[in-house]
Amino acid sequence: MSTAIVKHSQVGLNGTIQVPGDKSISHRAVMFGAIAEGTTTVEGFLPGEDCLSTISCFRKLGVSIEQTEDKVTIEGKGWDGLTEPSEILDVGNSGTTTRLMLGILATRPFHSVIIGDDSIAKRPMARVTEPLRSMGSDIDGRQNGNYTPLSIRGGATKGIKFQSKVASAQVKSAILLAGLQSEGVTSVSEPALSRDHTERMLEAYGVEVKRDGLTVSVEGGQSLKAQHIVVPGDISSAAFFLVAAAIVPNSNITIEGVGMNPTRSGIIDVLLNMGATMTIQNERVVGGEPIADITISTSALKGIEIGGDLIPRLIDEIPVIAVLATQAEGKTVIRDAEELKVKETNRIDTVVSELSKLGAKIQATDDGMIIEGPSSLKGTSVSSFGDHRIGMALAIAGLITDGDVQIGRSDAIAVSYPNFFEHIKQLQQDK
Ligand SMILES: O=C(O)C1=C[C@@H](OP(=O)(O)O)[C@@H](O)[C@H](O)C1
Ligand SMILES: C=C(OP(=O)(O)O)C(=O)O
Repeated sequence: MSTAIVKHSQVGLNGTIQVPGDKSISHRAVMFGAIAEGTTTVEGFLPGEDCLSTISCFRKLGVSIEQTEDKVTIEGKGWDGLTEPSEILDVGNSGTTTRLMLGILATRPFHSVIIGDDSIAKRPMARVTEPLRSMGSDIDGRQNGNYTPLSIRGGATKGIKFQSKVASAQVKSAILLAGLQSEGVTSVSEPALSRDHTERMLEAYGVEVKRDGLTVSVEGGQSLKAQHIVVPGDISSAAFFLVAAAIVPNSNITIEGVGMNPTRSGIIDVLLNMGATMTIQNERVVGGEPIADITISTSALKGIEIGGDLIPRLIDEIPVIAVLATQAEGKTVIRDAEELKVKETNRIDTVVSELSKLGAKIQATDDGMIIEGPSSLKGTSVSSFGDHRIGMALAIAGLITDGDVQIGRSDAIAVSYPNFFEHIKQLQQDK
């Protein structure tokens, strides 16, 4: 198991980087290409472990996929091009692969089995398997289909009207994907708007998607047409460096080509509300997704309240927002974020325990956390607990600690940001 040592940054972070491709969009580009008719090409693909798991699963489902770094070519043969796998489908650490693939397999007339790593085995799947069963799919698994290993025998399914209890793009996407091959109309309503990459990309692949406030519906019997997909930079990866530049003295960085989809850009709202010195330039649209270049420098920050509809717009950024809040004047309260408990780790517990070890004044609540700042942090041994976002949040904290931070299980970072440490080094060298 790997341990990374992060040293207090003796210099400010300076220069320009492009973060790797968006993880959510990379997964979808491959999956939708696999069920589309024709050759789909993807550029800007994230070659992180999660998205490589998606490629590996769809290869086992009989789809020919070539991948070299950020370029992918998928030979789609339509929905019926997927064939019964002779091997178990291993999703690794990826919740997105598990839930979206369940939605696709729910309507395929064959048997398949999904497993993942120890973290996936603890993540709730009933939120997807129950509605898919109610559409007519035969799905079972540990604890009545709530946990992996899961076994799926897809078949003739009927559209449903589903009211989701959680604002989850994985739930919404799984049901809509099943709906595309089910009888009649399928609609999903959610309590707050979750990321809408599925809706946008299905439209790009030629599918008719109806949106009405918090409800999305699709008509059954729709096929997808192959596309060329350009993946924007991942704002969830950019978030680590936006925070780093805001808290490391003498910093001024630019991150180019960052995805600015409004369902994902909550981190920008938080930085601006906290008082960060930040500009957004060169706003443009690439492949149906808005992107921009963001420049940010060392900032005087103040604590704020974060909750409600903002939470789904920044759910994966909360570990690094907690680091940011340790350097803000006053109290930051994060609420309505119970979903953090069912991510790669219980992110309320792991953020609070590991940042406390570094000397942060942070306390867990039932639905989030409260952080008092500013506090001076000190280096010690911590762990990612196998959670990529926890590992990276701790590494960013390490840039300002007095003394080194040793991060156990740092290899997890490759799940979403394989060149994370190279980017830290690059920004420390640029003048
Ligand atoms: O659909 C997606 O690509 C994702 C949706 C979110 O999960 P939920 O749908 O569980 O909220 C997010 O946390 C995850 O990193 C990626
Ligand atoms: C929660 C995450 O991903 P997934 O659900 O795909 O494992 C994440 O990337 O923070």
